[in-house]
Amino acid sequence: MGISRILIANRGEIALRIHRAAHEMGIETVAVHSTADADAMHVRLADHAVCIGPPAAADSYLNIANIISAAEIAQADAIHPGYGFLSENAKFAEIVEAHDIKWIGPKPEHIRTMGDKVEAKKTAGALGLPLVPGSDGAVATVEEARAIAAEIGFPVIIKAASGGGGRGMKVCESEDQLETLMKQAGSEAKAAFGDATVYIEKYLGDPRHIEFQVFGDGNGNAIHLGERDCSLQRRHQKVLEEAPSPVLGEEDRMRMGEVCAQAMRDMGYRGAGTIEFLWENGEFYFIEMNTRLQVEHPVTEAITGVDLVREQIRIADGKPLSVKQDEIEFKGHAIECRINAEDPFTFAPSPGKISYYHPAGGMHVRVDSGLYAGYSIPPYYDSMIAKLIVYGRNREGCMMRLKRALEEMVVEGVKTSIPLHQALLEQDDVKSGDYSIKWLEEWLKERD
Ligand SMILES: Nc1ncc2cc(-c3cccc4ccccc34)c(N3CC[C@@H](N)C3)nc2n1
Repeated sequence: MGISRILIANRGEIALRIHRAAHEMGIETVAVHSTADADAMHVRLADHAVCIGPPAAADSYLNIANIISAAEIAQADAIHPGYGFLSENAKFAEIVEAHDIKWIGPKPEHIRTMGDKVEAKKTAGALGLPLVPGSDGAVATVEEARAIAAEIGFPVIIKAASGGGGRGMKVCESEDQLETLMKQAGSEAKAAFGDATVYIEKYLGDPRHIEFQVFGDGNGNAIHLGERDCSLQRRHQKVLEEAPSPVLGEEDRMRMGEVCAQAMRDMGYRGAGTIEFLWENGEFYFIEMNTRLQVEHPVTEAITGVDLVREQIRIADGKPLSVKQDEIEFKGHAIECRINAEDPFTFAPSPGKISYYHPAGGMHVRVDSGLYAGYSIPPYYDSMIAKLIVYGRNREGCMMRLKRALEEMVVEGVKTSIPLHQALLEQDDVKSGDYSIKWLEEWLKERD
């Protein structure tokens, strides 16, 4: 008996995205929501709705007991966690499975492994992924740190094992700062994550952030769906993502994609995953693996034609992947703009009521959003209110269409990041694809 009712343990655009995939498969949906999200679009569209608590995420979307209770009450036979919240919480995944509810996500032990950045790096190395030069595992003493830094050369970066996504990192430029920064990194990691473990890597000065989408069926089969370039970011918040990367050639894509897919086969990986690399001077360096569906998954869907949420549900239901590697074609170019309810250049949050909403449309234009006129954007959660994903047969055509879609998109009642995206598309380095992870913050500084 297959999955017939999915509880969506998330909110906003990704909750609607999961609802859509489920309904296209004849599967019912259960929306869980906080009191602040009672009027959300996915709650209106879902077959069932259960309020799981007050606005604060800790009391609602992060409340494992309430979510499990909602699944029992609504008799859901599967849970999709989306991204963020509990999506990479191995304990939650185990509790879901212990209640005989299908977890639409990777095996809990893989979530746990990749959540520990020291274990993740060891596993990646053992699977044949190229690593950043650095310590072989955790670094316990300043003496060890000194020895490693002497070997790899300054600058080095000290990273928290329980960090990730930019949290718990310290760049050390020279030997005299090492002791202080090692101690600071350890105590900050202890305070933030309850775990003082740190490791050290050679600090790459001006890399791009290129990530590969992988998918496994949990039985030793796995594929890659190409890469995404996520280098345009500010303070670890991605602003714009594109597929394929403007700097990768066909040969590099297929070579690194296959290395990633083979690593997933060897691991027996199940579900969607993203393997993150830094890319500098033509070389890839593994930094992290995300055991979840990512915000920017639609650009991969646009150039491959594969519905990644549909595949997640199929795999959780014990079905094989719909596509084999040799059936996947990379066609055209896609760019996603994250549209946030915030001031476009100061980034100050701008929650409030949407008085008028017109999503862009037309050929190859996709807007993933739960917005509607009259909807009030709550101040309790992150500021992303929509994703504009545009496809073109090539990068120039994609940017032309993206520019047209941005001018057509209307969100009145709050400030949005649309003007930022419009300004970015006028920049020569963005037009040419010649930007690294530092480009946006430097450009914003020059503007001030
Ligand atoms: N050895 C070495 N050298 C430079 C790095 C620079 C970053 C980094 C720093 C700041 C922004 C970033 C945006 C995308 C990807 C990486 C970064 C970085 N990150 C940031 C979050 C996490 N994914 C790892 N690790 C690095 N590691």
